[in-house]
Amino acid sequence: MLDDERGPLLRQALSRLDAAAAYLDLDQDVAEKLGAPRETLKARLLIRMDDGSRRAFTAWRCRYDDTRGPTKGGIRYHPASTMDEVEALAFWMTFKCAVMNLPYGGGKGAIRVDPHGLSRAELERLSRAYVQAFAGVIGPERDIPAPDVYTDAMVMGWMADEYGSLTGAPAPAVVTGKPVALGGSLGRGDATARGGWYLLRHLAARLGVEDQPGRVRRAIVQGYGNAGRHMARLLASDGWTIVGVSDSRGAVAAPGGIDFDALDAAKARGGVGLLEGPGVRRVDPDEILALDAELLVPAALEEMIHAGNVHLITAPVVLELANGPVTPEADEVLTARGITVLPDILANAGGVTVSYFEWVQNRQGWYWGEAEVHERLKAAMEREGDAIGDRVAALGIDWRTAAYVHGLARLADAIAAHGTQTDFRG
Ligand SMILES: NC(=O)C1=CN([C@@H]2O[C@H](COP(=O)(O)OP(=O)(O)OC[C@H]3O[C@@H](n4cnc5c(N)ncnc54)[C@H](O)[C@@H]3O)[C@@H](O)[C@H]2O)C=CC1
Ligand SMILES: O=C(O)CCC(=O)C(=O)O
Repeated sequence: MLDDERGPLLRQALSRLDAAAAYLDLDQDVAEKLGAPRETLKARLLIRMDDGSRRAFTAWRCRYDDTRGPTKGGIRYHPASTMDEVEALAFWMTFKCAVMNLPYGGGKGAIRVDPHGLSRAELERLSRAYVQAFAGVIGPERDIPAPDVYTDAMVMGWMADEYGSLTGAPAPAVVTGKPVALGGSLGRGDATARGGWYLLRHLAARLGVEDQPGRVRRAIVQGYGNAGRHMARLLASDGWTIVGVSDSRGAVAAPGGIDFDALDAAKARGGVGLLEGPGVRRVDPDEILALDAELLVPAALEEMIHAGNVHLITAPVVLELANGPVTPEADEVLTARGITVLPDILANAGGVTVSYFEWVQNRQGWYWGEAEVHERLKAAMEREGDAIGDRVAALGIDWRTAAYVHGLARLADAIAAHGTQTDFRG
């Protein structure tokens, strides 16, 4: 095993695998295969800027494991991205796809860039350059990118178009999360949040947060981007009061609830911290964690809840829409305090599940209505939520460990089914 090459975030992520392995009788092959990524490619993307200069950006694509199918996972554009982060995110994708029983392995990609500093034309050139650099790796049967932090349908559309130009034929199934006009699926835009919302509604009674006459249910959303924004609105549509939100530039507390149109306008002007209104006050980002609430939804980046701020949390339920938002140290504190954490590899799996639906529709050339997408997503979230809940009850363990046991059992079956005489492919 190439353990000396694994970074701290991936090592931390792998500690969840070790915890789950204790509940399964696993062949040594499994730990060997899942203990490090299959391949991580790095490229230097050199693009022409609008002013005529040239600028280089570092980019990666990791295919962590493809035992269960082509690797699948988003591409992130972020100034702090690293190879370690990409590999940890690809590891989480491997488990997320197994948890949801999708016929995929796990992958992830990133470009180290602040996309807010680029013009639209520069962003398009950079996105097309990414596909040119990794065209030998990605493909509808091999590795299928999707959106992640600071990438969206427009970026996915450029990438699918570039891949089609390079291969000489349109290949919409190479990328998911595309604009609907280019073969994207209805319902992909809010799928990450909607999946988490369906899960929460299904488990609400068990978690003690069901709707009851006269009961106030309050939620905090950390990270008001694609996942967080849709979640805030879905929760509000169900009677929840959103009492705190944050983004990369600020945070606000609003004990009486939030006017979403005003919030979107504030975000467009420069961040949610600019929101004004009755009872609304600007606070430090960590302060929203301490607000009285029944639900906390981390929907920003990894490691946002750590040993230094976990003590602030009062909410009895944490639903992870972000990947890896809680460090293992903080997770232990939450579990010891009896706080239920619905883990990322289940709670935010709605995005990749609808990405799978998009890929299926692209390959069939037969498109579904939005209601059908929602119905299938709801069924998938409830099915795997129940299966993991059964493991929680049977083994007396927390939801995260149960989710890893659930995914690992499927991965171990697939690894065993591949036989023992394979070579590089493992
Ligand atoms: N887009 C997708 O399909 C999926 C996304 N995720 C995860 O959800 C999380 C959010 O992703 P998206 O909503 O897609 O990204 P996005 O780019 O739409 O939004 C990210 C949001 O996080 C905020 N943010 C960044 N740093 C922050 C900080 N220090 N404090 C508070 N807020 C901060 C940004 O201002 C932005 O509002 C990430 O962890 C991502 O990996 C998970 C599953 C699927
Ligand atoms: O939709 C996908 O394929 C992957 C989304 C993603 O990157 C994630 O779930 O973290």
